Amino acid sequence: ECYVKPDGLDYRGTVDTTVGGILCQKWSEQTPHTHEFSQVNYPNGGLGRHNYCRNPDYDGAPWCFTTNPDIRWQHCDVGRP
Ligand SMILES: O=S(=O)(Nc1cnn(C2CCNCC2)c1)c1cc(Cl)ccc1F
Repeated sequence: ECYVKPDGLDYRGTVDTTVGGILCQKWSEQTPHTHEFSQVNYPNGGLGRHNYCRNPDYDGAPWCFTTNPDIRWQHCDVGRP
C-alpha cells in the first residue's frame, strides 16, 4: 500500500500491525490505552471503528496505539513509494 503525501498523512490502507509486529488497538476503543485520537478530535484523520495504521497528527509515518499494554504506540511499515 503506497501513499504520496509526506509522512503518510493520507494513508488509508489496511495495515493493522506495527513495525514490532504488534496488533493495533482500534481507534474507537480506549483499552488497553486511553487516548485523545477520536474521530471527533481528528475528523480528517481516517480514524474509525478499525485498527488500521494512520497518521492523524503529522507524525513521521503512520502509526497506531498497540494492543500491548506496555507499548503505548508504535509506527507501522505501510510501504513507501
Ligand atoms: O492520548 S495521546 O494521544 N497519546 C499519545 C502519546 N504520544 N502519542 C504520539 C502518537 C504518535 N505521534 C506522536 C505522539 C500519542 C496524548 C496526546 C497528547 Cl497531546 C497528550 C497526552 C496524550 F496522552
